[in-house]
Amino acid sequence: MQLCFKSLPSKCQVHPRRSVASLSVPTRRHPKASCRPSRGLANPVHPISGSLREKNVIARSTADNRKDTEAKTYTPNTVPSDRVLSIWRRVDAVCFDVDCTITMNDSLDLLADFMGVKEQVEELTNQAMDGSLSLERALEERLNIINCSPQDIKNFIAAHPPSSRMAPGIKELITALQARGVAVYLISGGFRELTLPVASYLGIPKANVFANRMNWQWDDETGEPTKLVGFDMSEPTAHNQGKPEAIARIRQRNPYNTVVMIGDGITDLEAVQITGGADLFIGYGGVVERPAVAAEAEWYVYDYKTLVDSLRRFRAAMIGSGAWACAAVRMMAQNTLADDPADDFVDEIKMWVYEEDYEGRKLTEVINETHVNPKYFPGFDLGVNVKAVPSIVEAAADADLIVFCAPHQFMHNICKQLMGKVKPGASAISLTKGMRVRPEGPQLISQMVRRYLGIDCAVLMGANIATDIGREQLSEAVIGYDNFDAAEDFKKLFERPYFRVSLLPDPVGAEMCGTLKNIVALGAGIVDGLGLGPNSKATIIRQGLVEMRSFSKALYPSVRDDTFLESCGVGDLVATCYGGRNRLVAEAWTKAQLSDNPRTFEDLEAELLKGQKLQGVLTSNEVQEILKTRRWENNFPLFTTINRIINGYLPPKYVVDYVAGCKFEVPGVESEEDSLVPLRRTPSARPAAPPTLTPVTPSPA
Ligand SMILES: NC(=O)C1=CN([C@@H]2O[C@H](COP(=O)(O)OP(=O)(O)OC[C@H]3O[C@@H](n4cnc5c(N)ncnc54)[C@H](O)[C@@H]3O)[C@@H](O)[C@H]2O)C=CC1
Ligand SMILES: O=C(CO)COP(=O)(O)O
Repeated sequence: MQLCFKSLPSKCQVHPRRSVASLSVPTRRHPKASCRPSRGLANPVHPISGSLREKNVIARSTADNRKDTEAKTYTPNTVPSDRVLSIWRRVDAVCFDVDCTITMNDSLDLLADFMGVKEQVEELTNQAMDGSLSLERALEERLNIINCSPQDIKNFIAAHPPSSRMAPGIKELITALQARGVAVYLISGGFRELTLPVASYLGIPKANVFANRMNWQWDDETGEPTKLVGFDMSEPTAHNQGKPEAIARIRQRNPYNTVVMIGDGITDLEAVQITGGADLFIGYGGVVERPAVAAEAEWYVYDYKTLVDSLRRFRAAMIGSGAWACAAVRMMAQNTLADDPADDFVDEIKMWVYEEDYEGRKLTEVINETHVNPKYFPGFDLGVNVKAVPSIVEAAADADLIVFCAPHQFMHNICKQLMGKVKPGASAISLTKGMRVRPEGPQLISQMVRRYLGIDCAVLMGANIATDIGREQLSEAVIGYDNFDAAEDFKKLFERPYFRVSLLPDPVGAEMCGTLKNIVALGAGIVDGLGLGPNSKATIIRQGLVEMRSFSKALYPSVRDDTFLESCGVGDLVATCYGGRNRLVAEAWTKAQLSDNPRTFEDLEAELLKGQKLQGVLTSNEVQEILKTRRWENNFPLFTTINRIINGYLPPKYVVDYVAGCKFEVPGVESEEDSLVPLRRTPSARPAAPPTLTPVTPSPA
């Protein structure tokens, strides 16, 4: 707080003898403020500085004061607007009024009390309040009365160490700010000698302290300061409007875009009222609450935790609650809860759960009670900070980072529900593996998110079998990105010691890999169902990789070759062909085909996956539509053969004879002109009669 008694308008002058109690109510001590009594203080609320503060408010702002006393009520802005929050979150430098960092009042008043001259200083203060003393004279006269020696100051600091009078949460706030590279300054209308110990305790460099300097008489013989003889008037804080002036100097010396002032007095509020000052004033009422300040502040807080929490830039949400969604949200929850210095994330993560009954109860209720999703990811604790919500809009609406991880067939409906319902600046990432085929062409899930929601969407793809990640076994993934900053944020959100994430500037290539490997995994399952060994499976994997790359590059020429050697390419292909659900169900389906009891994919999916979803069968049909439309079938013999096998047009053994398999024409299947209709949507059981296979005329690709 800076005293400012000069040029008082006559109508707001205060009678010098008027007691604090008789003043109208411009200050209120916040009930939560912790005030430790200290030596020399009978009353934990310092009487002198208490009165100074009140009178200062009156002296500085008659209009505000009148408003306070007449209206008696005021409404502080305790909820920041979007504008205020966005300034706060991108702040480069924060200037604190030193009074807001300590629970006791102005250190100079404490010092007067310590020196036993409390009443005289108070008397002088009252005279100043009459308007007969300027700010400079008031400070000077008070110093004359206090008349301390350097040793007195040392004794005073020893008696009132900064650690004993810190405002609650101030150290955490300053640590959080500095951890994210924000410069922190202290600006005081008091004296440097008293402010520096506070700065040192808070880890604020001396160069970042603006306060008045005491002038000392120096002993010629000892070379030591001996007697206080006044103070240096050249500091900005020695004059009216010293705080905006100090901020202007800070800005001149540093290339800060955004500077915020935090204070509790009218002189702090001035920081934003003068050109060249701060961009935002945040009022602090945790120690002393001044209605005139609270009424004017764009944001008024009563504790620093509010500011620490709101600094956390990102609230994450998970859209999906299947096996991979749960494994992924578990990692996210571990990260958001972790005590990282920058503390980028809000701890709580909302997870949208497609509501269903689980053993007579709502699945969301069970998850919130047990922190486990017993249907889709049994046996794994998701984290206390994961909140299951049945409303997709509620889950996504306040999120800055939205993670999509639902089976691809549901993604169109999900996007439609979220249109216009997500934060404009939010970023998304898709963990979904699959694509949509529309009459005008294919659409990747990330493209769908971008188109429907109007936000950036990266992808996370890799060899990521959910249960292994739940067991915290080493896995890798790539984030395919267009927007590097968002990709870095997502990397922080997902990366764990057992989950290595690298950034890849080929989002389309990564997503195509994740999508197409599910078709190849069906082929691997068929190989297993046929009882063939590793050599045959390796053949399918190799040919599958070749076709994945050719198909991706044929659709999207910018896709990079190297992408196929990443975790999203060969890594995911191997993992899924050995341990995935597509492989599992295709193996069972093949065995059933070869037995007397053929089964459908739907049937086996329901039985073996218990609600989890296969992606490969749908994807195979979707990709086949594209191959047919573009007359590319012969160029993709494995994809085509697998599609014919799973739709019952070829026996499973053709999986290893895919060149021949793709040359057979499927009878009764639509003409090429009608080719947007898939071969057959519902996979059949074993066909009644073996299909008649005739070679197709090779078509130009
Ligand atoms: N499970 C895994 O190991 C991995 C899966 N993925 C991919 O992640 C995506 C999501 O798979 P999972 O999380 O494993 O899910 P899942 O297959 O385990 O579970 C199915 C999910 O779909 C939901 N659901 C059912 N009907 C729905 C409807 N009408 N609308 C919306 N949702 C509905 C269920 O509630 C459940 O959450 C898929 O694209 C998959 O390929 C990727 C890597 C690993
Ligand atoms: O994508 C996966 C692993 O990365 C999981 O594949 P499945 O759906 O075949 O289990």
